Amino acid sequence: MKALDHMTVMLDAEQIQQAVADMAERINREVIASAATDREPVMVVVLKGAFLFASDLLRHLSRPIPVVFAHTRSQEERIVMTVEDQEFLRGRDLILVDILLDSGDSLKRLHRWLTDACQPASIRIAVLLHKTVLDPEPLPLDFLGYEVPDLRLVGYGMDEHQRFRGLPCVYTWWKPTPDLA
Ligand SMILES: O=P(O)(O)OC[C@H]1O[C@H](OP(=O)(O)OP(=O)(O)O)[C@H](O)[C@@H]1O
Ligand code: HPA
Repeated sequence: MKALDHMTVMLDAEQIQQAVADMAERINREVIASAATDREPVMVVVLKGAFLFASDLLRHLSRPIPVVFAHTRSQEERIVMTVEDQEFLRGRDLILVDILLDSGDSLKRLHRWLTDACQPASIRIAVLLHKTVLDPEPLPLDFLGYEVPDLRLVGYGMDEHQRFRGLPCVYTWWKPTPDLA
């Protein structure tokens, strides 16, 4: 049986694109409209998962703001960002964009690291999906698309063993996850 036969759509492309457009409209109104022309906010995209979400979001923004990339993984301490980008973020207003908040470990680690290493003026967080998991110290989310149940998700940037990131919908497994390793 093919992997796709194990999957069911949790959010279709239309639901995703509507949430992206709604979020962009709020960011335009609450962040971009009040930013000085010589101090545009900067989008920090969390790789790999946020690459599709961030590129869709950017195309709805009223100004083509600068973008930098940070790579981290939920199970790892390591954060990768070029030294030039770290310098570029100093004193800037950041919009930290990720596709999913699950345990919250990745974004908390990145938020701490950005604060210490880059000393930005401010950090706002934009996340498309938030798994409703119990977290005694939740990160405050400034912009959120959907609350989703605590199920393994793939598609729209999210993977299972590096597969399925390019799917335009968000899927979950309705049969046990097949062995993809
Ligand atoms: O809240 P958490 O439990 O930390 O999980 C959320 C993170 O997990 C995913 O990335 P992943 O670690 O799978 O790396 P990837 O994006 O490179 O696949 C996702 O893109 C988030 O960044
Ligand atoms: O549900 C998920 N899907 C893909 N990657 C993830 N990283 C944390 N949770 C998930």
